[in-house]
Amino acid sequence: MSNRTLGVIGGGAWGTALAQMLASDGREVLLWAFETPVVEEINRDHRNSPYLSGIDLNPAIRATGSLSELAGLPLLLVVTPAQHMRRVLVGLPEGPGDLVLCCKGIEEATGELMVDTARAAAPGRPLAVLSGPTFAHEVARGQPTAVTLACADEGQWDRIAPMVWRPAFRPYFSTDIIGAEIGGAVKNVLAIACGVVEGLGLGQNARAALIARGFAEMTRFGLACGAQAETLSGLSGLGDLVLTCSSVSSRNFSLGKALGEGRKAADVLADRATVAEGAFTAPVLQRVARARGVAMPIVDTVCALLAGDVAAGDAVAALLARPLTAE
Ligand SMILES: NC(=O)C1=CN([C@@H]2O[C@H](COP(=O)(O)OP(=O)(O)OC[C@H]3O[C@@H](n4cnc5c(N)ncnc54)[C@H](O)[C@@H]3O)[C@@H](O)[C@H]2O)C=CC1
Ligand SMILES: O=C(CO)COP(=O)(O)O
Repeated sequence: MSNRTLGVIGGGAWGTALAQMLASDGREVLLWAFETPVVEEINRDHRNSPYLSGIDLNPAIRATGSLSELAGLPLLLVVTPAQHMRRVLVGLPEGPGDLVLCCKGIEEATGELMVDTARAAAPGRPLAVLSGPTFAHEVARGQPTAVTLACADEGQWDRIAPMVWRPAFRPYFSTDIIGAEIGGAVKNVLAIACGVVEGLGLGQNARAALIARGFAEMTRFGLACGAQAETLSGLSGLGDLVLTCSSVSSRNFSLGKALGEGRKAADVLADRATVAEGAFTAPVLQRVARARGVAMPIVDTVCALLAGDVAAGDAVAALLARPLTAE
């Protein structure tokens, strides 16, 4: 391991794709994965077939199952599912390196954004957030995208941005950590709603209307939590919302599509090893929004659908029948 080695915590699709992106300029990357067979396959075959199939990984990526190996690295991208992040970070030894949070969600048990959970789980570590329109397979293939890299201050940006900027991966500076987190968490819930519209065959007008009204919900909630409007209309908010609400490549969108086709959420999720974060975020988002007095009717509808309280067609009819209001 050289002093240029970068670390990634989480060997799912996104952690592996980020490791591939980081390694593209010849850097060594140390990737922590939860499952031993994933560690072994990456080191032996340079593949991660359970989570990122069909991608030949850069041999400069080395996997490990031991968090202690990551202790001294200058930069660690944190890419676990949101609900597992606290437990994983508690196991990370102390160290000076920046933690860049790349998971998208709200912790169910506490209602906390990832940055608050990480502050408690890994005290003293400088924290930043990386979020934007980034399907893992596209990034792993080197297809271009841009992301919000929200940092505590310009000094942190100056430290981190050169380590993650690649020709096909372009970070934009922000200091709005809350806004960057809220965009990524809320868009997953809205993507489920857009998938339902697709599953019911309601057409592209309906989907565009839902994206726009969903963005209004994201903005109301974000502003109530202290986010900045420009962040919500940027890459980590609207940018990711448009991506995830438009493609069955999204696990959240495809979950919603299955709900629209009449399947039960529990059955769809039981068939998957991969995470659809919106299913975990929806109920806690609803709870936090209600506590703050923020109306989120689309999020409420997704919660009712996930709980099996209402049929998809009835849920859409109820949304359309709400009293008329100003835009
Ligand atoms: N896949 C994508 O395109 C993108 C994903 N993200 C976010 O990245 C985060 C991670 O998602 P993916 O990499 O897609 O995961 P994934 O759905 O590909 O894989 C699931 C991950 O969960 C891990 N896991 C399962 N049980 C665990 C446990 N008890 N403790 C720790 N880890 C456990 C598995 O090892 C695996 O890494 C999520 O918050 C997701 O929203 C963000 C941007 C893009
Ligand atoms: O966050 C993502 C793209 O930016 C991935 O979305 P899904 O988790 O819905 O697949």
